Amino acid sequence: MAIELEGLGLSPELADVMTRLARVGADLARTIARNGVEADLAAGVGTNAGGDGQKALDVMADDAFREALTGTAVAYYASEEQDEVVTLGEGTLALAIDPLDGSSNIDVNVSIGTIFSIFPATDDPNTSFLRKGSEQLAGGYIIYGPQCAIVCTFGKGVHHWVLDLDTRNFKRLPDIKMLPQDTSEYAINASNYRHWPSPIRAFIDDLVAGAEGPRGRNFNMRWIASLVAETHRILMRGGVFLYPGDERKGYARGRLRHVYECAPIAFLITQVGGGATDGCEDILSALPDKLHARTPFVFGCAAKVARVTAYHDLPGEETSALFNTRGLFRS
Ligand SMILES: O=P(O)(O)OC[C@H]1O[C@](O)(COP(=O)(O)O)[C@@H](O)[C@@H]1O
Ligand SMILES: [Mg+2]
Ligand SMILES: [Mg+2]
Repeated sequence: MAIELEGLGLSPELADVMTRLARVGADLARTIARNGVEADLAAGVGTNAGGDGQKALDVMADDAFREALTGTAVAYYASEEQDEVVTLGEGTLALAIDPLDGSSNIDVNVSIGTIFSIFPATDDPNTSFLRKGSEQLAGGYIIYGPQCAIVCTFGKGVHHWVLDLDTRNFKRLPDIKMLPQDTSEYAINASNYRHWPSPIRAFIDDLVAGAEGPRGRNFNMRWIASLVAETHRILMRGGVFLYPGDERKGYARGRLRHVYECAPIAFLITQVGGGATDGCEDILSALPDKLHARTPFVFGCAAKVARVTAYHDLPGEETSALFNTRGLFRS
């Protein structure tokens, strides 16, 4: 046993896949904890399909998951680190993965993770993944932080396990509760402010204006630059996350990948009453046009996500106005 799955009603195939993900996760947690002892896991080793630089740990994690899933029910393996879908065998499942999320944090000892999404396989490798996120069988992540934990949904709530380092077993904790509705934290990489579209700027301006602004209260900001870590915080205590499209070259659709980053996170968040959009439209209803497609991403507390959408519906003169002349959204 590597992870406690009793009572979840998983098919033997899915339970086997979860067990293998958990085993690799436990191995990676140990490898990460030993970074620098034998090897530098943040060393640059190449460039992936999306043009991002690959670190040693990106490649190591991809190899470990792909090997562990070969010969299982996973027929198709789609990874951030592989140009094309890899056919592993003849199984009934298709698994998309960001083997190592938050790579820029490997060398600074900050939480990083793995994100995974499981669909029923179709008879074509690509169409197995180019579909609505609402068709996922499972979506989740492994977080390598002060604790290593797995958080996953199979469509009936969000389950949570923590790695017991003594037994190397993921012990199941109580399911994650509904997201708190009224929290004051937001997460965005504010260094890109000047590149954002005006609705995002207006939304953030009104948060930054705090008690003196139209919202009439103070907010707090976090940016870890690890999507998994931001998701874990939001699941634990609420808030909202934004990675919008912006005007930098190559960032028209933001930075995050639809299939193996945003869709599984959206599946988790909506299971606890939260919202997940591209700023306007639901992520789980959207169809990615290619495996490595990017999408703007806004998720968290449903009311806050809806408010971001509402800013997109405002007339341009409202979102371009200074907050103290903007008439709407005073609370
Ligand atoms: O450095 P930026 O632009 O703030 O981007 C941070 C985002 O990029 C990511 O690191 C992208 O994921 P990878 O590390 O898997 O490429 C997210 O985890 C994070 O939310
Ligand atoms: Mg990532
Ligand atoms: Mg990655």
